[in-house]
Amino acid sequence: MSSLPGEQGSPVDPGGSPPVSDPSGSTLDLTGASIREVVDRQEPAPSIELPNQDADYISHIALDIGGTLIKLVYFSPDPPSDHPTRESPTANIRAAAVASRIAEGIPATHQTVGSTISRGGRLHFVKFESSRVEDAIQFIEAKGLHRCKGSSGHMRVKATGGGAHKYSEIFKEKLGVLLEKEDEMMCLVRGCNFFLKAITHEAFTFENGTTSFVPTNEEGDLYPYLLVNIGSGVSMVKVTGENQFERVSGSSLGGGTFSGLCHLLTQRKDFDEMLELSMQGDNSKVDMLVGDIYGGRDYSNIGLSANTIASSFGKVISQDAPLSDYDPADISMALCRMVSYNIGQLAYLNAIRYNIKRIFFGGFFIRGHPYTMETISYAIRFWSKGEMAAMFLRHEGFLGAMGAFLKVHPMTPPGRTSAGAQQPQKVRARFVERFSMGAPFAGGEVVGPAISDLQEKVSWVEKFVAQGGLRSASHGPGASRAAGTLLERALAELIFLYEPNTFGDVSRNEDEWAYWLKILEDQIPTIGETSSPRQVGL
Ligand SMILES: Nc1ncnc2c1ncn2[C@@H]1O[C@H](COP(=O)(O)OP(=O)(O)O)[C@@H](O)[C@H]1O
Ligand SMILES: CC(C)(COP(=O)(O)O)[C@@H](O)C(=O)NCCC(=O)O
Repeated sequence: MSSLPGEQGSPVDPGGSPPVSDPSGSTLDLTGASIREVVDRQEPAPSIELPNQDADYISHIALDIGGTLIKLVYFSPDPPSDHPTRESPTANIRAAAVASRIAEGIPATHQTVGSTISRGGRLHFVKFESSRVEDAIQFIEAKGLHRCKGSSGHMRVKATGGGAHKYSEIFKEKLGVLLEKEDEMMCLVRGCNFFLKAITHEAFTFENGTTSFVPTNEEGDLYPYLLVNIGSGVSMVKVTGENQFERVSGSSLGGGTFSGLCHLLTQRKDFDEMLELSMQGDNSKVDMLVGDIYGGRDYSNIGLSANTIASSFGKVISQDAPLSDYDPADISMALCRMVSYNIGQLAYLNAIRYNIKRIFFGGFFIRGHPYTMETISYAIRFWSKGEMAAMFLRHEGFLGAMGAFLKVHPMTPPGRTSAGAQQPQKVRARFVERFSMGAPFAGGEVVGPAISDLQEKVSWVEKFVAQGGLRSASHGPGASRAAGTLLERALAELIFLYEPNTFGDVSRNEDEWAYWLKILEDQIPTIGETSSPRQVGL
């Protein structure tokens, strides 16, 4: 891990390259950049802080309008006071541009000010339902994102996915924006390469509840790989270089299949609710397992254990019961396993077919869901006889949108040749992680599910209280802290009670200990202050 939780505010630039001044404005300045974990439900992927980014150069947005979801990437400049401003070499040109924008009523946050240029801001990743395209339009309008460029005519926005074609007229009519259509596969690959190269901890494996980050930013090691994008449907793309790829396969059994069938069978409409439901389910109530067929035994000759799924939903026919007799949670889990396993298997077969060793899974279907990732990982491990591991991406759903965003500004300092052509793209700097919660780590590994938003933090604490609160902190990894404050003892107990492997070596690391204590203090002041030993069972 490149940064400890306690190291917030001390960004480093492992790439080490200085910022490059580029008057043409075609640079995405990654120097000193860092990524944050999700803090907002509306932002399903970590935002990216770009402290040195010239806000004026990057005032554009990009869209990926898929069969189910609209993904939007946009940059929000920091308020001027957050970052010192620097003299700009092209200040007078900008000043003129700003003057004309002010005349057009462009929001002040997008302006360069006087003879200085505002730096610093954040890349955001948000999503909307494609069937509610007006939500996306309203969001863009409310934030004034369609006016950032301040052009007097129609603003042009890079857009990919089928909806870039389907909804082009609506965007023009309602926002006065022209969608510039970019090829979906090309954007997927471009965005994926960007995340893999720029973010140290973008790719990870997830097996047996353990997340292990996989370094991907050493160029020599990255290609070839298979990108399996699980959106509404599934695309499998062989990637052999920066812009070299071939879509080698696909499947109509994808995220839309899961959502559609789950809706029909459980009446749930909300995707997150479907996933939540699956966590409480038992798929063996509907799936026929090898053990059901083999009298509880493994079929070891062909490597199948008794609890391997022999036939998804295969048990239902002999039960001859109405749908209302089934627990929606069991159905949801069986569906999740069925779709995920099938995709994992297809991915493996394609990797073999093209002699590829690395498989990355993207697309919003994955949604960081542990069962989905476990199932895909199992399929890849099983079929590859342990030789391969599935890899997942933290910006899983935003590959295409990021790729479209990068069509405006490449990821590199352009460094034009004398002929004006751009040099081959490579990443100048890498992002530093700033985990503020979730993604706890031990020995270079992040273990257990990441706790990613405020709701989860709160329920984390509630879970602690529900489990009896403080008992005695004389056991578990935090035992040595037993003599500390009530909150310290709470933390020691919490580490013990709640998925011990999630917290790893917390009690052995002072910074981490202080960090988690601070989180606890911030999140539960009332519990900390009002809990008497009797109330919490001491
Ligand atoms: N909030 C959500 N609403 C609907 N579907 C979601 C949501 N989150 C994840 N999904 C899943 O993600 C799939 C869409 O993934 P995505 O990569 O956005 O594909 P597309 O580009 O086809 O819209 C859906 O079919 C569903 O399985
Ligand atoms: C047509 C699509 C590329 C559209 O992308 P999506 O909106 O699903 O992300 C995708 O749904 C797909 O690859 N479907 C599978 C088609 C097939 O190869 O059978």
